[in-house]
Amino acid sequence: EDELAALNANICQLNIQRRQVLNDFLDLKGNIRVFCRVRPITMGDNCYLLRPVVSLDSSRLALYFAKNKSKIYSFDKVFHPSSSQDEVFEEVEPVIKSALDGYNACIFAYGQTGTGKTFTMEGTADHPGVIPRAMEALFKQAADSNHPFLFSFSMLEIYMGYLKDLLVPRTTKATEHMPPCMTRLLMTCFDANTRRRITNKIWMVDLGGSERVLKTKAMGRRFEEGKAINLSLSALGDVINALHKKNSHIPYRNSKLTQVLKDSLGEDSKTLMLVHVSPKEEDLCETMCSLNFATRARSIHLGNEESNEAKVQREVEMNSLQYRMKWIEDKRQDIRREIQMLNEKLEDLTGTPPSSSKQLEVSHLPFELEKPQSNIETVKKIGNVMAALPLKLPRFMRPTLSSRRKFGVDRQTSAENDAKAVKTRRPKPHHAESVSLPMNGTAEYNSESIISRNSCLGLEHKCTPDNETEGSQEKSECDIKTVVFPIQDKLPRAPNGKTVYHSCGQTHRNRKTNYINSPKLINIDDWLQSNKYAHGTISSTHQNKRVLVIPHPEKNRRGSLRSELEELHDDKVNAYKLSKNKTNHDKIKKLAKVGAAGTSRSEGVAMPTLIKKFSNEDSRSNSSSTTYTNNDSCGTSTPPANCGIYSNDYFSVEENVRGTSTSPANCGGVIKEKKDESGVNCLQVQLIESETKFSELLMLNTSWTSIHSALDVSGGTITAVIDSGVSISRSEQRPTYHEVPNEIGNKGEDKTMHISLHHSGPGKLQQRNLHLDKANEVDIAMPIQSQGQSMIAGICNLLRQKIQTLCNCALLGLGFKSLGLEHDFFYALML
Ligand SMILES: Nc1ncnc2c1ncn2[C@@H]1O[C@H](COP(=O)(O)OP(=O)(O)OP(=O)(O)O)[C@@H](O)[C@H]1O
Repeated sequence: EDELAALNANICQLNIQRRQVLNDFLDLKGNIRVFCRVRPITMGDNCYLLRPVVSLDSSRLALYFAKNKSKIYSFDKVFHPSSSQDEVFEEVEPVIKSALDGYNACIFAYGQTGTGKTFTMEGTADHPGVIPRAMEALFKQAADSNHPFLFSFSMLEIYMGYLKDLLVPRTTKATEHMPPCMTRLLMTCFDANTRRRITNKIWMVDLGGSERVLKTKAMGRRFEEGKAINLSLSALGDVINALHKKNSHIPYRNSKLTQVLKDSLGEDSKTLMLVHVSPKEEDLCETMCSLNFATRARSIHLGNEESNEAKVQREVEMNSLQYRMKWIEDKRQDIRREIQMLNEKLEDLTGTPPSSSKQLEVSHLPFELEKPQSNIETVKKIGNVMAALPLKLPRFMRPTLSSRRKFGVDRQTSAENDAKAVKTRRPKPHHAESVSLPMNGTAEYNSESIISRNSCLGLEHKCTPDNETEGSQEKSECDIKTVVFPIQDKLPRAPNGKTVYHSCGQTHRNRKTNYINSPKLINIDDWLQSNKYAHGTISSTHQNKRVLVIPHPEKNRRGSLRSELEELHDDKVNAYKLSKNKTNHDKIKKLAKVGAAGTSRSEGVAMPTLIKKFSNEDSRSNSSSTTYTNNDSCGTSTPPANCGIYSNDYFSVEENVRGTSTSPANCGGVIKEKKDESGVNCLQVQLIESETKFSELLMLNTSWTSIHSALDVSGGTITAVIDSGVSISRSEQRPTYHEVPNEIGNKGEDKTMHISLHHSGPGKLQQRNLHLDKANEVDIAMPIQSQGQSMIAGICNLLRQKIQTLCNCALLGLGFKSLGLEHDFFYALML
């Protein structure tokens, strides 16, 4: 798993590098690049005529006008007639891929009618063009990433200055000129962690026949159509020109085409123009016009013609970048293979398929620049994506257009809350392998494309230029739906082998179903029990979290502390059960009286209440006690015959902090017989107290000859007084062994032990006196039991209060509702 994580981190780094290199490469190539493609001679063409258009090499094209008259055009790339679709796409691909790296891209096909624009952009079944290949490449790249994507697809046509949605079926009139056809691929990538949504788009535009209107001798409507197309092209040229000159005003609004392409034509966009020319002599004038237009666009990018030296230098750099890109690509492939192998290995070892997160590769997106995502986070993220979609939010809670633009994030308020709510019903991510676009007027169609119809205004909609441009485009961004979540989990396949697609609605429904089908109802008793067990002793003793454990000095303190805690917890549970059977109030009182009657020799023993099994004593009374410090090892003497009273005895503690109020802390503890490492019986005292300032560890040897006190106190002194005024003390952190006189040990038959612990810390003096009374053994267990009960009672009480509050809120809401307020109002109120 570590190796997997390292490989993923590697891939993340490589992706960052790849993006950087690609960007540098495109910068060198220029943000506006112009390619030229010459259509091959077809059967219908007069091939006996002299061909006026000849591609000289990969970047130059010669145009022959007449005998000895020619003109040479230079472009970034010239595709000669025999160039394949593969070759074309190879050059286009970097621009397409830059869209997944956070750039908008725009690919124009320009040229006279019949020169092969549609062939290049769409292609045929046998020779797919740029659009299908681009989609395939993008889907593949998205599937390789660990970010979910939403792909939206739309096709528009600009007819006589109006936008027309080509995905909306309508009766179309035959037109002389093919108007610009614009295909938009919109990619939204979600990063649920940062709640960021990055959207990039690629416009692939078939600009339509650019032939001169005069040549077609068109009249009336046809003339207008041709004119509109040429105006669009002219406006496009103006925009590119203004962008190049960095004018303060860019004339986007001069045509619908430039208005629509506004955010894909600019500094952070990659623009590619594919100019198409015919090889026929009769089209010479048109060819020249097209080439001149393309040259104009290219000259904008290049500015002054660069020197040969600069050109060579640029090409060298580009080659090196290309080499580097190839290296990165190969390396990525290698790492992905390694990841695959490791996953298989892991599967073999664990017997379970590795989680999808481990198979995922870090994507190519700019998110990585900020923070490479961990695999676990990735899985969470995928689940959060659907939550991030503003599916059912009231309108007023959705992020506004300006806020989305300004921050590039969804608003943190309502959307986040909604996301949190949906998180618990995380949907299974879906994978779609291609785009399903319903093309008829069915209900499904309406759900998928309704906004497309609203936003992309056809001729039927008499709309103003304002509302049919930016706003409508933004609107359509949200709502044209073609969903591809390129996650590892594939969609189920139908028996016929076809992928089963889910519409967004279905996904949402599925999500709901999942939620309903997996209720997480917890029995409150179970919860209380599990909570009690989960937190062990500490939680079951309420907030009394101090634990005093007295380990052997050579023992590993941490390990033993944990095991002691577990044992203590078990003991307490047993005690709780035991006392549940035994206890009644009268008996407790009786036993308490017995204890008071004389089993204790210490004044603090005769306590009327259970909680006073250990009494306070004035710390000053102990201040004169003898202090023993001896580094003798424990357990050297024989234990007294009767020391079984200390086995699993329970007691409670009162604590007195000098100078503060002396309200007893409702604490518990346990004394147990244990064997130390040398096999000697030891007495272990564990205290659970409310104080958390320091913990004390004390082990009493059952021989009563020595006491080891390993005190985890920073500074200060702790003095333990056992029985009749014999005290031991320990200061600093070094374990010290205290010898206790034998006569104390001889009192082993006594049923009372009295231990006083005094802690004089840097700031204050604390005293703690412990009394153990064997006679009241059962009673001594009670405080622990009552604590447990009181905790449960407390939690129940808290729950009851919460439920009451909820009921009150509901009643209040119903009251408001009867006033006729809107649903949205309550939503906001709840928030
Ligand atoms: N490079 C090419 N290789 C093979 N056939 C081509 C090529 N370019 C174009 N063609 C063929 O030429 C014909 C006209 O091409 P296409 O329809 O793509 O032109 P167009 O510029 O899109 O025309 P219009 O502007 O009218 O849409 C088609 O039959 C197409 O198959």
